[in-house]
Amino acid sequence: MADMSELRFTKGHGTENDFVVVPDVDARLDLDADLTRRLADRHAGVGGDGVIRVVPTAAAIDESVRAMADRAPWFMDYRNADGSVAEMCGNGTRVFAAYLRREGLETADEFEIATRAGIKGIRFEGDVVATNMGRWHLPEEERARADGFDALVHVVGHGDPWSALSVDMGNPHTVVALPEGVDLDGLDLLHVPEVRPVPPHGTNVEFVRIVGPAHIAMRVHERGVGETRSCGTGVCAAALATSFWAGEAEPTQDWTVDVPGGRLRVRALPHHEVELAGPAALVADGMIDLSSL
Ligand SMILES: N[C@@H](CCC[C@H](N)C(=O)O)C(=O)O
Repeated sequence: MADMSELRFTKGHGTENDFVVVPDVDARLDLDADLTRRLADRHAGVGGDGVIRVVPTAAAIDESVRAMADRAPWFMDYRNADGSVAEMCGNGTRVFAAYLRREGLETADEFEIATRAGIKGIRFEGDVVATNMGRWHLPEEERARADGFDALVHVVGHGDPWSALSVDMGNPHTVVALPEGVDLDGLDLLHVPEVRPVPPHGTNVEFVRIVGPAHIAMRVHERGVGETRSCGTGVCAAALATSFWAGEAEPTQDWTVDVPGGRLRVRALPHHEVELAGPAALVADGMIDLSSL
């Protein structure tokens, strides 16, 4: 890392999934796991579910990311609060896009950003930001088509594990349809839900309750964080899984997903892609003395 004693940051959130945004327009910052954990620490740092580094795509370390630079000049370098690197963050894309526009780094209503899970299209609709999250798939498609499920999830305090479906949104998700009689609000998500078979790279776990037609409520335990108040990729996975269980290969209508931190819209797009839409808020700006972290 270049010798930096101070770091500028912006605090933002999307449906209360909150992030520390750190601009690194000169690509000088070595955002390692330790610095990420210290920034995201809610007691000794700024605090957040994740840290987003704003860096020119052309300066990214991974060749596969640099290859997107022609279309998407800015790379969302996303890390979870525990310091682990994640491929994608749906709520993060909106906060990242709002930051790019506020700083004049992007000026149009529509533009593209680079993520580890590929290019994502951004569209501003007034206060709402819509992200084309790209293609999704069911990693165990054959099994899912035969049984509807491919995994089991056990949560502390509940005897039997629940059936679940794996959904790949660029990052891994395991979606549980809560059985009748289980209270979504009563789940203990302080402990990591146990998923079988054990996902090789870990997983985010979503718990879903149907509220009405094309309308669900969800809680999530995020890989690398714990329970969060929202997860954009998780919201898409939950809507896609629920419509799959209802017998639809692709959702035919918009889904409304309620999370503890607000409400998001999920829309199927052509070519097996999916769009996530919702708010993005930039709530504070500041300077961190790195020696005090
Ligand atoms: N909150 C994010 C997802 C962040 C990454 C996730 N914890 C993972 O490790 O895959 C979202 O809004 O999608």
